[in-house]
Amino acid sequence: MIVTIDGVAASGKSSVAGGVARALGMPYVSSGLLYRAATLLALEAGTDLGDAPALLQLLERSPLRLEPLPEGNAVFLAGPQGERDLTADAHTGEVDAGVSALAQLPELRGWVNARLRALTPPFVAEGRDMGTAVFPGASAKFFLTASPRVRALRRVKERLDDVDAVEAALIARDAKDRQQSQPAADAHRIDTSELDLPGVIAAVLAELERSGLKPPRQAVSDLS
Ligand SMILES: Nc1ncnc2c1ncn2[C@@H]1O[C@H](COP(=O)(O)OP(=O)(O)O)[C@@H](O)[C@H]1O
Ligand SMILES: Nc1ccn([C@H]2C[C@H](O)[C@@H](COP(=O)(O)OP(=O)(O)O)O2)c(=O)n1
Repeated sequence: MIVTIDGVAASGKSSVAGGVARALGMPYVSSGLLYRAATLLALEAGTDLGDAPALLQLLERSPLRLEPLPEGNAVFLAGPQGERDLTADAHTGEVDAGVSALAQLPELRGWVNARLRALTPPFVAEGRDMGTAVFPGASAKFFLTASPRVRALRRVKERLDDVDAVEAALIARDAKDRQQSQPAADAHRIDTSELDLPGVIAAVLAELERSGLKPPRQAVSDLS
């Protein structure tokens, strides 16, 4: 079984995917983390974020490993001194500002998608186009939204920052990512603006139960 959770930036995709995956007893995979890791490597190497051949060459000599740890996905780069955990460095303002340029390139989308399609189900996959381009035959699909203000307020709680600036950056990134961020026609859309995290996870699990993909059990308070 594959469950897809797509949505706009900071709509709660990874937190919700994590809670849903825990309840289902399966891992979740963050496609955005692969785009972020590729962007980080390019920024560090001084590679043009629009130069697909150079980016693919860089990725060929940079073995990345995505690991679905219980506390969230992590991405590691193998090197002569052992592995380097790129996860924190992949979530900076610099990577936020650059990632959409790289994610526009069909060659780079192919690179990410090949890695995701090589994974063995069951899993929950989260991103922008998991339910459309990557796993169109998924068992269940969800698409999360929330107002830009709500998303910005959530993000500043994680990374101390100015809420107006974060909101403007989220709106700008949504616009740059619009092409690959269209909900699948058969996705269940959830506006999370007025819901807390357990509430969103419960809504997803309720839908999975309705469609017979999950046996009913477990209190929602155990899932956040
Ligand atoms: N429904 C919600 N209510 C309150 N906070 C939420 C909700 N969904 C997510 N969050 C918080 O918002 C932040 C961004 O969520 P995250 O899962 O990282 O989003 P995304 O993967 O879409 O970028 C996190 O700090 C998360 O705990
Ligand atoms: N399936 C995906 C996942 C992410 N992306 C791109 C678009 C996003 O701006 C970046 C980062 O994605 P990520 O899901 O980590 O970003 P947010 O947590 O939503 O802010 O990658 C994409 O184009 N397709």
